[in-house]
Amino acid sequence: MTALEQYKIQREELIKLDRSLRRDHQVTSLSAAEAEADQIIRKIRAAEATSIWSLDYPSIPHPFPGMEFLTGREIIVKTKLFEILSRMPKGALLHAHLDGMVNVSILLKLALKYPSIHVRAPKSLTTQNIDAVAPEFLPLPKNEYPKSALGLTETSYQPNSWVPIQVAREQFHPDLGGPQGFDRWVTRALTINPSEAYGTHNTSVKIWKKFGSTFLVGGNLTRYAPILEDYIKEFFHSSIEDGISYVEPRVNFMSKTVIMADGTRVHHRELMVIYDRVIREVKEEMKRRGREGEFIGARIIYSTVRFCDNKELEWYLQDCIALKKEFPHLIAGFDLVGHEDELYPLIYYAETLLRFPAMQKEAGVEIPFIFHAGETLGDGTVADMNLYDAILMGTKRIGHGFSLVKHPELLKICKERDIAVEVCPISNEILRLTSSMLTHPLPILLNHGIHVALCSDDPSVFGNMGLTFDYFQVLVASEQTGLIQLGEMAKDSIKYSTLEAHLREEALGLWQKQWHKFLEYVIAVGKEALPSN
Ligand SMILES: O=c1[nH]cnc2c1ncn2[C@@H]1O[C@H](CO)[C@@H](O)[C@H]1O
Repeated sequence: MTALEQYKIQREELIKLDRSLRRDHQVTSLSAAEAEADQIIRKIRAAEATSIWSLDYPSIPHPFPGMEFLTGREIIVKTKLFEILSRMPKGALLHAHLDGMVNVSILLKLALKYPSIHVRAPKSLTTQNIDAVAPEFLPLPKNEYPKSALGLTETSYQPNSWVPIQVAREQFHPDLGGPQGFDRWVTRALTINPSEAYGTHNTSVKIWKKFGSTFLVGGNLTRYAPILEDYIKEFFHSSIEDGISYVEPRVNFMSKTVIMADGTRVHHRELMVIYDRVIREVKEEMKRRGREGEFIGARIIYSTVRFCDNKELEWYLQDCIALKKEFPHLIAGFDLVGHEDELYPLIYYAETLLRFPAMQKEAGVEIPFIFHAGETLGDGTVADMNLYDAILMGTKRIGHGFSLVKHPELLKICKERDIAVEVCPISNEILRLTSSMLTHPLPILLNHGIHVALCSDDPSVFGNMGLTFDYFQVLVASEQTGLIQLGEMAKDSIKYSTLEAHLREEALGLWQKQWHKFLEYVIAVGKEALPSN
């Protein structure tokens, strides 16, 4: 054996050892179909890296695979890879916020259906101020409808006076784009655009200001009971169409958050009632269409925001237990949400949170913590240190865990205690934790053998509806990650859901069937797209 041959053997061994913790390297029995489909995906990825990503586009002068999502999106949707991934069975969606789940144009259409929805602005809108002024929406009770209303763009518009939404839209001044200008104005307030993410709001703190404002603008629409019902339905259906068969979104609970048809505010128990009903309806509908295996169901991770004090948190914990007793099949866990860099850390709530297990025991219920932690660029900051508390308090999974890779001992614990990480690649990039997918820490987690579920977080705000975009960004930003690793993450999303063992098994069985069909499809596409294959 020559020195070079010997060296090559050593090299192979080292590579194998280094990759041995990855889940895709632990799959021992790859089926022929899996191996073939994986090769096809790799070939298409390589071909598109030159045929699509090395071109210059008028509006995107220097594209590359895994680039800033909001800039690259229009290229992504033209790729074969995207088309293929949109057909992939994704398993479960484990990290998402209900308030950010429905495409804003659909939300706007829903809002326009109800004459009770009114809109106002702090001043008359002009071409100069429109980008800096956000709309405020509110469903009004009939007796509070304004007698007459001037459009928001009239010079004599009374600041902060309510205008019926249809009137506001129809009377939007042609200089501001007419009705379509109104739609653009609302859309801008409910989404983050590339010039904000990559220009004017280029730090985590600045972009969170905009991010938070989108929920304030949308809140009175999404929490209006008649809209909420259609909103949840749309969320489930659009998830199903993207290959997601089960969802576990966080729902923000703050007392009296649901607005009834008559404009009165009620306790969020009403949301549970609506959610429960919609699950049943969607299941029945899928059954009627002969597609029942594609929707296993949905639960809710009870969440409140990290600006409440300990006394309020105590109330939320009690409230969560009460809802768990009434809707045991719906409440999946408990979490605290909001910008970790700026709001209270978990240690601030430790004394109260540590009482939660005893409270549950007394009530005879079980509600795991499923904490957001480490969604930060910090190193030793309170947000980064939330990871210690989340793990010490027994979190079932970690939401984001962006800074987890800085903690060797915590990585070890995640493996030992089987704590999966909910990774939201596009959210992290738009909220300025990483400049592109290429600098995202996901490969570090995968190479350490940590279980990961890919998630979309707030797709209505970021534009990454479904899970296909997140899978796409991950696939094109790594040479190692291929179809097998994507499949492992989809499986992990089911394994680390809060579904009970028998339901999990059932869900995995259904996923496996869909996966086989998907592999056949990929192979067929391969024959067409790569005839020399
Ligand atoms: O990525 C996230 N990390 C922490 N909190 C979030 C994230 N996305 C949304 N929210 C929070 O959830 C609520 C909307 O339901 C908002 O309060 C928002 O701050």
